[in-house]
Amino acid sequence: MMWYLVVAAVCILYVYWSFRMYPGNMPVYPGKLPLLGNLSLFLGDAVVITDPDDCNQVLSSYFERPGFANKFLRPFLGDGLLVGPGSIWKDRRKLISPSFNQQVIDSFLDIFNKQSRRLVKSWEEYVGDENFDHHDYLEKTALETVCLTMAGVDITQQREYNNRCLTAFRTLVDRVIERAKNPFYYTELIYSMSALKKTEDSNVAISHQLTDQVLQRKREEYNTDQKIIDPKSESKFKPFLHRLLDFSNTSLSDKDIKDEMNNIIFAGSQSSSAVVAYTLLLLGTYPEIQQKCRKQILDVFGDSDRDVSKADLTQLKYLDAVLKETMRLCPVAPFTGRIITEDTKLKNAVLRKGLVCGVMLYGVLNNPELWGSDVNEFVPERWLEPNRLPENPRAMGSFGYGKRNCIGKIYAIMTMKVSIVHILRRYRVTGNYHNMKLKNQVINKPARGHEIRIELLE
Ligand code: HEM
Repeated sequence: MMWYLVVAAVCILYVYWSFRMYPGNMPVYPGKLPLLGNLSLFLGDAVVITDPDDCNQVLSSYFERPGFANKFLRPFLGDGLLVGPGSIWKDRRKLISPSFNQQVIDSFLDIFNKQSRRLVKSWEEYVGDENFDHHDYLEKTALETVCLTMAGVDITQQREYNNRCLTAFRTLVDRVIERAKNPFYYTELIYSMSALKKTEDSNVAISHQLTDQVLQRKREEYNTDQKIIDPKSESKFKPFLHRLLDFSNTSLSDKDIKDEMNNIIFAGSQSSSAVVAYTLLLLGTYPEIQQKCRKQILDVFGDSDRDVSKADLTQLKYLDAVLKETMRLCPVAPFTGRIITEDTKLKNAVLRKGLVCGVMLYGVLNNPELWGSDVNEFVPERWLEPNRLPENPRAMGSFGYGKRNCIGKIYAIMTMKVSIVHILRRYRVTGNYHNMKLKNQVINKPARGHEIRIELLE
């Protein structure tokens, strides 16, 4: 009798959870048990996938990002590219894409060089010293660079204020994670009365003030420069904010422009700066790899301290491999996700409509079946020898897949390479990657700075 009751209870629970968790039908997996089905599904209302073809299929078919982070980041990021709903995202992405075209990014090379020189100079005081938090400097520089390039606005003279903004970003993302951990705060009413909400409001205000300032300065220039507003003389390949302003009062409201600017300032300041920080730490841990990088830089530049040109970048193949390997071993964006809006057949499972699908980029990039037994080691050489790379090119997914992949990919690669060339031409770096502690703040960030030591090269 007892067993009948247990089985009946399990069946009722199963049906209850099926409906509660999935607005559509339950996903179908191989190995389903009679009555009990896939017990693992009791653990949550999402599935996580790591097969590169499945990841590509899901990310190429669906455009709605799910999750708490998305919802809770809205007061900060509005309906901008990073978190906006699929319906708004589609037209916006189309409108914004030309601003991330290679031709536009190439025109930023001068700024990338200048900013890298400023960064290298600011580190002089640490030469021969103890460890210092290089990530902090990289983030500050990235914030200035993104405003200079994407908006054409120079904020380099207001360092203290910029630092407050970066602290505000950190606090906001911490708050999102804290809110996600407390189900009471899922209800807007309860959350609106909490101390957490007050912190959110004050930090959103700080970060939006920066955007307002940038927008105001750009608008003044835009409205007075007749050359800029003559649409016939201009192609669509313009820097980000310039292009957005071309559409103000037609397809984009002031709020739309502000949302997009907030998103690009946030994404542009947080992502590539973290990758450069990991790269330096890895190069500091593996001096022989650092030396190989430097040798290639010497081959290209000799003793010259000249700016990095477009042609130089194509020659720096080893540095390119180092960056790719860093992004594989230590992805700054370890996962993304989509809401499944149609039943979808994957290799070994069917995802039912309504399901939340987590796409674990980390899993793809660190799967020993794809990358081999040295998957946990830092081996830039694998990117230079095609037979050492996974047969499936989709295994290389650091920037995501499909139409909603990273729009800033070309920008990121160029800015990271330029800054590393300038740093390695001037300093020898030491550090210990194995001491690094990360925390996930939507993207992976250092838990307490990434510390390196630097010495001046002879
Ligand atoms: C190495 C640095 C970077 C990495 C590894 C990276 C990675 C990613 C990933 C994995 C996504 C999500 C893709 C998806 O959901 O399918 C993404 C989206 C995005 N990234 Fe990046 N990113 C980097 C740098 C940048 C930079 C420098 C910018 C801006 C200047 C940027 C702007 C964005 C934006 C706006 C989105 C949302 C795109 C959309 O939804 O249409 N990223 N990035």
